[in-house]
Amino acid sequence: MTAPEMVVHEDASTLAGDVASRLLSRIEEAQGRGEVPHIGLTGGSIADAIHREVARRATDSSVDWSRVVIWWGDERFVPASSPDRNAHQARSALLDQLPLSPDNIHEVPAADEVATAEESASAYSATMRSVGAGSFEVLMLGVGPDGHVASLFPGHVALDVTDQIAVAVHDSPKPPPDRVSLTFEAINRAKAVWFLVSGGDKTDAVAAAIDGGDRHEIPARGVRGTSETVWLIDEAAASRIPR
Ligand SMILES: O=C(O)C(O)[C@@H](O)[C@H](O)[C@H](O)COP(=O)(O)O
Repeated sequence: MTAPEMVVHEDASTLAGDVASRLLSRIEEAQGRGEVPHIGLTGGSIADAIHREVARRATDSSVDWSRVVIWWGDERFVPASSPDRNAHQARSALLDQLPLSPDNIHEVPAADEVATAEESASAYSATMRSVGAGSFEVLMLGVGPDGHVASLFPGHVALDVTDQIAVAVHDSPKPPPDRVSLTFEAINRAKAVWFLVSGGDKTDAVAAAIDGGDRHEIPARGVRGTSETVWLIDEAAASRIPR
């Protein structure tokens, strides 16, 4: 377990630019070592800004996009064509602009592809096992004002699921109510975990997560990358952090 680092940017747009540049460098370095990096994407508004920024800078990088594998930390259990899907958002802002191999994009099965969120979670887990996606090079996670990460919400039963890679989530306080999320066990196998946080409504969650304590109250407390854990946040979200 690594001690979390904190990187504070002036605003959401400089934050998005820095995360994009870190992501491209990290992928280039992994490919330079002969590896095929697996990247975990997140949903949410700052993620969308970051995806656009990565797309804008992608052609200037030396990343070989045919050797990058894409996953999601969580997904909303809605039909495949729904704009509410995290995958839909990431495809339109980023993935559709890149020469990725379609076989290397692993979406969480949608509500018109499988019958239940449970089935979706188990199919997604099976794909991760079959591809041997043990450890993401980078897993990006947005953080909610209640301290949730992926679709692991405070006090939710999914927080205690330890024997699965992905879990079905119902009654999510953030709509839509049905979701699929990686478990803490799967999240914490990532080499780098990057929390992406922007905005004044996140100050309490960020301060509480950094303070430590029970992950049932603030799920972000339960997350650590094996090589690094970095809070990439803006001034508005950092206003209660002693610096
Ligand atoms: O499906 C989702 O919505 C998520 O993956 C969720 O965990 C999100 O990342 C956070 O709620 C932060 O979202 P914002 O950046 O929009 O606040």
